[in-house]
Amino acid sequence: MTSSVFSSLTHEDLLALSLTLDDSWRAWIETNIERGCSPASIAKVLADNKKLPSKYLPAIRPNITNDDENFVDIDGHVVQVVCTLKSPRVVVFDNLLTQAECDELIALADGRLERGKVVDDKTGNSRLHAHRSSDNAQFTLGEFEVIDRVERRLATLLNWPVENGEGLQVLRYQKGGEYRPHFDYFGDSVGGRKHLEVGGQRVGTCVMYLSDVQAGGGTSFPSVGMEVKPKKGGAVFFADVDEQGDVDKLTLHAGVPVITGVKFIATKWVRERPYRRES
Ligand SMILES: O=C(O)CCC(=O)C(=O)O
Ligand SMILES: [Fe+2]
Repeated sequence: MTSSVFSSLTHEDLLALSLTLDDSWRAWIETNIERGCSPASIAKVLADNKKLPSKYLPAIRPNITNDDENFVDIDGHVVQVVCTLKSPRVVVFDNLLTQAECDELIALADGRLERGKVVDDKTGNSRLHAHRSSDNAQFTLGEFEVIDRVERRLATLLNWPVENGEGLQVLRYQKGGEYRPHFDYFGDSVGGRKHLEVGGQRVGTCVMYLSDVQAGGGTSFPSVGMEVKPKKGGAVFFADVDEQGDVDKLTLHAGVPVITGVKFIATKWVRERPYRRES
């Protein structure tokens, strides 16, 4: 891991960039270079003030590009940004999926649903887990047209390549069903390391709600006291790593027990690098 996310930038890069900025920022850059400030520290201030073009921003984690935009138009499909949190990085969306897309995904999962498994820390294999009482259906990348469409939309929304995604997982929680607090990133265990070999760390998670749930069934973030309520077509995205690319412990999260109704979600996990599922 590099010491700074901007450590590849040079003073020359910053001088070239300064020519594209207004007088006060140009003067500020020149003064700080003369004072001997590191390019990384100058770049950090520029990035914080949105003066650093995206080509200089390192791609460490998926994220929406612009926090000022409340609507993101992706090829005519308008996704609404409902709520954002900086740390941990969480973004709540509405209308990420159409009602028809939700229904289609549920229909595709029907018949493939089996009791949820989690990754065993000791062996790296999947096993049944009492802490995850959901039924799961696993899909491969682009397996169906609707999945391909949703995966491309997510890639555009989160600025992260389709190929870095794991196959979509659809989960069904019945009354009382839950997923107890956990992290999605892989830890430094035998099982975790085995998973890191293919595609690297999980850097982002997007939980898309395919159904409304009358009571319970939210996605909670206990470390920050936040709970996202399921809404059909809506979604919650969070970055499993922080701005430096380190795993973010604040992303502890849970699927809280369903009280009334049935909760369907589609989860997309994305990796640092292209992901190829072991056959
Ligand atoms: O059910 C939820 O709301 C959360 C699901 C989740 O954490 C996961 O699929 O990794
Ligand atoms: Fe999770």
